[in-house]
Amino acid sequence: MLQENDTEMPGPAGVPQRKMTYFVPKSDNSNEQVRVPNVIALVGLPARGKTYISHKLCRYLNWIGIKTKAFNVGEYRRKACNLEEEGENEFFSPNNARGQKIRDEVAQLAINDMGKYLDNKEGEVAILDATNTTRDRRKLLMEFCKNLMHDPPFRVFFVESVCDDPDIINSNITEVKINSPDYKGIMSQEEAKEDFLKRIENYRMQYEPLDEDYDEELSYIKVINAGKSFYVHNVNGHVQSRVVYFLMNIHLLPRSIYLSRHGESEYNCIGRLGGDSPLSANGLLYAGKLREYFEAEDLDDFRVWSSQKIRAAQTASHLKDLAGHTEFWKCLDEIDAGICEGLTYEDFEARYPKQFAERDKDKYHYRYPSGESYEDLVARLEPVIMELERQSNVLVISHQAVLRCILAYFTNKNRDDLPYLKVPLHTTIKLTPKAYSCEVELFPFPIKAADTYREKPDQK
Ligand SMILES: COc1ccc(-n2cc(-c3ccccc3)c3c(=O)[nH]cnc32)cc1
Ligand SMILES: O=P(O)(O)OC[C@H]1O[C@](O)(CO)[C@@H](O)[C@@H]1O
Repeated sequence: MLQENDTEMPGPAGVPQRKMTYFVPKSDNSNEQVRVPNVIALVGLPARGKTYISHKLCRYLNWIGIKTKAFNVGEYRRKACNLEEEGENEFFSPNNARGQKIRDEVAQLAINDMGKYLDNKEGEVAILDATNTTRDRRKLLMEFCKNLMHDPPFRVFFVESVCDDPDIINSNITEVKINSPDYKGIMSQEEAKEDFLKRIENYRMQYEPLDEDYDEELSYIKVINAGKSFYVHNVNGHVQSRVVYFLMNIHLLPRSIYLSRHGESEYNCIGRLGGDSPLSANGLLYAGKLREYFEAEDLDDFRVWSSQKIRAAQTASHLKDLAGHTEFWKCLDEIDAGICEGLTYEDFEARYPKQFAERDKDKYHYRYPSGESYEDLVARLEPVIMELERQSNVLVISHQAVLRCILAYFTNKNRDDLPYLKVPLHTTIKLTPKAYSCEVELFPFPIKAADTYREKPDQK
């Protein structure tokens, strides 16, 4: 077994060098390459967006193919005790020995479950969604992760969210805290907000932020005021660098992302796959109506991204003076069907019955000969996802398979469901990110269009 083992590159004194990754033979000399399991541990007071970060990171890492699971200590605590009986915010007081004992126990339960998840190789990354606000708690976590009972021991990266912006904290409390299971049906929203503010003060009394001297040996990022600034220290390995990159590209500003396929094309009308055919008459009608829809949306900041296929570019051209500017991305082009380009599904099945059957068995991983798989699409779409995270209002004009991948990212769909998501022609999909989820609205336009959807055949 080979093990990833970062080693310090020699370089000029005082200038940290990019850590190189070497695979060194494992004890049993098997040649299987294993990634070191990673723990991403959140740090921060309540209402600092720790669960927000945990959800988004988990969704992003799973989508790019790094199996990840989040462990939320609050959920373990809710299973272990009834906060109403424990006195609500009093439960979190540093002077409450009973509360402290229960909180330590449930944290250990979550850490143990996280350890099993990684030791059993169920995934590569575990996210510990907890306050982790004291040096003792972080030390306990580090000792657990570095313990040689794990083979290999876990790499730990702390993500601390520091925030003193009252508007952000208030939006967090009103959006997610006062309706949390801790308060549902127990007290009014006003009382819940008051209680939660006391809970924050209880934590603040014991809070020891990550310190660049005391925590010199740790790997961590401090996210300040929801990404207004960052302090990054000791980034170690591939996963940690992807996490840092992602956190530096996301934002909280309200906006919507719109997805639409091109208008119906000549190939759609005859059921042919791929190609580069122009819009049909109905497809042109849709492009005009799409323009009217966005005139009515009246967005002050609005961009259009299109694939470089003729049918998409024709659709985008109807919005050109409406949008700030239109960008044409090759990586938004439809899945390359390789030897099946230009065929109908019937032709495909008749000419290549084995390939056709293969595709239905595992549509996500199936790669067309001389073509692509959905997995290939996800890899080529990662830069689009990252740029969508950075942007404000964007309309993406693309294709059935590509938009399935993008939709799956924002709605956290797994790779079995992704290739069968419904993205019909002449339908605009509006995505509006919320705290821990994404609102999806479908706007089908009353213009006739071919149905290009192929059902998942019942697996015999
Ligand atoms: C750039 O990475 C981010 C890190 C954290 C955030 N965030 C998200 C929330 C948040 C706000 C409302 C509802 C849910 C989470 C929040 C916060 O209440 N306090 C500090 N930060 C926060 C955003 C981007
Ligand atoms: O993965 P599926 O379901 O075959 O859908 C992808 C197909 O959809 C289309 O965009 C329209 O039929 C084809 O060009 C493409 O090959």
